[in-house]
Order: sequence, then C-alpha cells, then structure tokens
Amino acid sequence: MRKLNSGRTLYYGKGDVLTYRTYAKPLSVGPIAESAYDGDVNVIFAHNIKFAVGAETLLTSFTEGDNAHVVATDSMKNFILRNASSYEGSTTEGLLAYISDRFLEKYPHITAIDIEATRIPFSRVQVAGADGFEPSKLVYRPSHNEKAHARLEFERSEAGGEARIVGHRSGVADLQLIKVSGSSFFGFVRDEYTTLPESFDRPLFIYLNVNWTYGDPTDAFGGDKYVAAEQVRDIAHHVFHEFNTPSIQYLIYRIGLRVLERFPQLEQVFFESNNRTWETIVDPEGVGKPGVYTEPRPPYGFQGFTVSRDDLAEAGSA
Ligand SMILES: O=c1[nH]c(=O)c2[nH]c(=O)[nH]c2[nH]1
Repeated sequence: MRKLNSGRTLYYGKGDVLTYRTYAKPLSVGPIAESAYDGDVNVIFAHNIKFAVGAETLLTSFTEGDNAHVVATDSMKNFILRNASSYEGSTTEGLLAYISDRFLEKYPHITAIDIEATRIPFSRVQVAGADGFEPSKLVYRPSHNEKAHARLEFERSEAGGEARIVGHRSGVADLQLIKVSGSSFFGFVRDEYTTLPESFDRPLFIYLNVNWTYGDPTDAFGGDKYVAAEQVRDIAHHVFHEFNTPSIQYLIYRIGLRVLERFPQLEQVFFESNNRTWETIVDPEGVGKPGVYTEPRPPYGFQGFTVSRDDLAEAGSA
C-alpha cells in the first residue's frame, strides 16, 4: 500500500481469503511459438486473495478507537466472496479490478485499495473416453507447481471520486526448474575467498518468480492483449532448454528479452531467482553419464533483474 496524501502509511485488510469460484468464463489466448497453452476452461477459478484499504478518514480508528468508518475485515471477506459470483470475466487481474471497483462504489470514504491474489491451480484428471484418454470435465486435482499472481493498487483523490490504477503487476511465482546438462559457471573472480570450483557442465536448479507490467494496465483485465502466466512459464521453459547458459544472471536476461519480444503490450519484466543447484556427490564422467547429487546446503544465492523494452531494442532480437 502506498502512502496516503498526508504522507502517512495507514491500511488494514484481510489476507488468505480463499475464493473458490466455479464456472467462470473460459479464457482463450492467441498462440506463441514457445507454448501449447491456449487458455483455461476456468471451471475452477480459485484464488487466495489479500485485500487492504486506506483512507485519511480512518485515522481516528487508529488514534481514538473510533470505528465509525471501519468496514470490518470480516465484512471485506464476505464482500470478496459474494462479489466473486457476479464476475463475468476470465482473468485474475479482471477479478481483482472488479472487486475493487465494486468496493469503491459501495464505500465512498475508502480512497485506496491494494489487492493481490495467487491463483490456486487445479488440473483436470485424465479419464478413458470413447476416443482414448481425455480430460474429465468434472474431476480436478490441485497442482503444486507454479502459480499465477497479480496485484493491483487503486487510488482516488477524494471520497466517492474516480479511482485510478497507481500500481499493477502480473506474474508467475514459484517456478522450479532443473536442467541436467548444458549450464556452466566459470570465469568468476578468483581470490583468497574462492573455494567454488569452476563448472563447465552443472545440473542447474533454479527457483523463479517472474513479474510483468503492461504499457496499458487495463490490458491485464482480459481481451486480445492478455498475457497468461502459463505462456510466460512456457517461454521460461523454452529459453532454459534452448540456451547453454553461463549463469542464472544471463538466463533470466534471455527469458526477459523473449517475453518482451513475444508480447509488445508489456512494458517490462522483473525476475527474482534462486540458485538451488544440487550438491555433487559423485561427479559424472562426462555429459549424459550417471552422477549422484543431493540437496544443496544453505545458504542459497539469488538474483533480481528488470528487463525493459530498451534492453530489447539494444539486443535487436531475442
Ligand atoms: O549462476 C550463478 N550465478 C552466480 O552469481 C553464482 N555464484 C555462485 O556461487 N554460483 C553461481 N551461479
């Protein structure tokens, strides 16, 4: 939540609002070279939502215990759950914008909203059909892989006024990928503190959060320019597969360039990565030969990096 006009930080809200909406409008997205994903039936459109509000008029609730303007966080939870039923769109960002719009309409004294959600992914199980195995239309199972994430911030300058979007980002969180061969790490600073040997072919295990912003934030709500987290995930898969990478730093830069090349409607891509590379116990005798590894010991390395449209213009192409 941003500071209020007075310069004060003031907000309150509800977290872990688990919202299992069924039969939302199906999502359909255009194809890209790196992904077979073409949309979601959205039969289970489930989210973990975090919702916070701010307003100068709430100051006395903190300083004087005056609850006259306080919408109970329990009511916020009810508001989110009940209004999720009338959302007619098919995206996480659209749902968050819809809930925020309705809340601002209902409670004119609220001047700021910070809302975020992580999609709770479910996939369809395979069942035998007339023409072989097919996805069930009725039975789903939770998926414990990466998840889509979105956050929107709204503000208005006066009670009951028009709100504007003052912050937005979409993303995919907790992507975990291991590439067994085709990654190296050498040529780094060697001095009296260096114990890490150079590696010319390491099994690289990464954790990745990818976030992106649109040139026009309303493109995130749905429509032709919507970018699905699954497509960005698949670009990450593809680029990792494609490039022999000298470091995680270089890998995330290449993924960022490709995402911006595929989606001109995006303004920038931001990465947070972790190095979770396995510890080697038995070195393989060559590429494709058996090796034995175990979980790495703490601590772990991490990187943060923004890739912008200027980077893509400079690189020429991804
Ligand atoms: O991809 C990497 N980048 C680093 O900066 C680094 N540092 C390290 O110890 N291992 C790695 N791997």
